[in-house]
Amino acid sequence: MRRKLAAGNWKMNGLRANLGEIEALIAAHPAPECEVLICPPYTLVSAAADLVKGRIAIGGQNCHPQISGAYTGGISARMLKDAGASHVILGHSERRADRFESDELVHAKSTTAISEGLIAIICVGETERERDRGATLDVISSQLKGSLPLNASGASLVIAYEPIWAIGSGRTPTLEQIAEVHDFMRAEMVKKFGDDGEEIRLLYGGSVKPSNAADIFTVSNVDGALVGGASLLASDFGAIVAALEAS
Ligand SMILES: O=C[C@H](O)COP(=O)(O)O
Repeated sequence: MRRKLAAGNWKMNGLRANLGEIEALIAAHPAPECEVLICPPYTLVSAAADLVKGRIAIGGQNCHPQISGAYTGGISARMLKDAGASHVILGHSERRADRFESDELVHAKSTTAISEGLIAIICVGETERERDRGATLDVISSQLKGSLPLNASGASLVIAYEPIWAIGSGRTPTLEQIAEVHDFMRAEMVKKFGDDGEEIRLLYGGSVKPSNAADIFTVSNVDGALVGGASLLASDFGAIVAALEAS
């Protein structure tokens, strides 16, 4: 049975003063039925982990493929784990685009992250042009093939489907379009990992808000959400957590 996951990606937002939002979220949802995860910027991971004391999960937004070494500015999976993180987002489209992060690099990072005991959340998704020319499933298939780690299990891997055109835009695919991709990803997971593929959680991400979350959570093979903007305020993210719990 897959435990649902509400994951918040703060991206490059958040100062120490914003840790109060995490406190408010926990106060409003002290014993959530679903797993709740906040991925703040690196600078807040340790403080957030100390604050939550295991009541919700804390994650990173990226890590280096190596464990340590002469990589100025790099943050390793081992460092994230040491700081109290349990998850790490990898291959977000904002990194694939801005940092030219390839499937091969996401594969290396996710393999290391899982070896270090983190849960890897691998992001995939098509551009609007790719959707318009009917290439969505081909793009997802190729990203999955290139990015998946060597060593995944149902417990250590999460896939987030984030259509690039839906991120931060206020636009979302239709429920049928989300279902098509999620059903496809489930089949791909089972093809690659056998029965374990049934345990891998599949998140939808891209303009998830309190107003559309409940509908999105009705879609088959949607096991939760990866939320950007609406995860910054406890009131908004709490409403999404509540919608997931009710689904
Ligand atoms: O990682 C989160 C996604 O990029 C979604 O961001 P958004 O909810 O602001 O559209």
